[in-house]
Amino acid sequence: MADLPPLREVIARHGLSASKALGQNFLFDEQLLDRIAAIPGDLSGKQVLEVGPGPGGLTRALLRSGARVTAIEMDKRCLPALAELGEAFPGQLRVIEGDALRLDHAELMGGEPFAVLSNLPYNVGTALFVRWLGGERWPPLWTSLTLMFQQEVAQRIVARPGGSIYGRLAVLAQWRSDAKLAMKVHRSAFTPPPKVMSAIVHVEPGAMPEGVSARILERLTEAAFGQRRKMLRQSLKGVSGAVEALAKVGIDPQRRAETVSVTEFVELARILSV
Ligand SMILES: C[S@@+](CC[C@H](N)C(=O)[O-])C[C@H]1O[C@@H](n2cnc3c(N)ncnc32)[C@H](O)[C@@H]1O
Repeated sequence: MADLPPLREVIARHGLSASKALGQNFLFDEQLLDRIAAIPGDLSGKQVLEVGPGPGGLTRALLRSGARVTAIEMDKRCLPALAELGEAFPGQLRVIEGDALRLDHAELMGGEPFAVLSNLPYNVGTALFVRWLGGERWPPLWTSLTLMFQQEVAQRIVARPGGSIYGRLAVLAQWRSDAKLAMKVHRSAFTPPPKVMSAIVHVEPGAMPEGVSARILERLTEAAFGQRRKMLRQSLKGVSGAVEALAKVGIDPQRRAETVSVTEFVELARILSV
């Protein structure tokens, strides 16, 4: 196994001061990084997509586990440190310089299945998460998503109906996937420490409910939670046929979106998908 210099030394040698604009909060604790890399299970010989490797803390844990890593990083300053890491694990690391939001990940991974691991700034992470979970293609090419979020966002992703944190993200993450809170990460684990606590969410694709269009389900949740304080008979007015479909599924039109279970959203979407 390659003998690597401590991450703090790598950062100092390459002058990688954390950039606020790029949402950089680095992890240096190698034991913690190994535990994160182990969340998806055995990655030996598997393809992994890592978004935002930065100086390469999680990347080295993934390489140690035997994964074949494709890492997308938009901060040019990190590239020499990542190149060194690639030399320490010959043939295992491919670094792509660019914005992950602008790249076609399936194409990048050559159409082969891949696990996704990432510690990203909040806005980029949520945008990618919604993209990975959306679309009509199911099962997707990714085999699992293991992603760091602010703890509050992670809780919204795994939320159950009945509370104010249950919303669009929960339905999107749960209607054809299994989403779990895998690990809480204290803010002090990061350099510099962010203001809030973090947590890692692990998602695996589940069965696609038959006869349901993803586009319609997304449209329904957008309308229902876009006006979450209103009754469904009001908030769903803009979705053709949705108010009529409520009765067919046995949902009281006076209910509000946060009381509607994921299964009920799926039933509604099924009626509208024919
Ligand atoms: C929170 S840091 C994490 C760095 C490292 N993975 C770690 O855990 O220590 C996020 C990284 O994502 C990169 N990044 C931010 N937005 C990105 C984007 N749209 N595409 C690719 N990388 C991005 C940043 O430059 C930074 O290196």
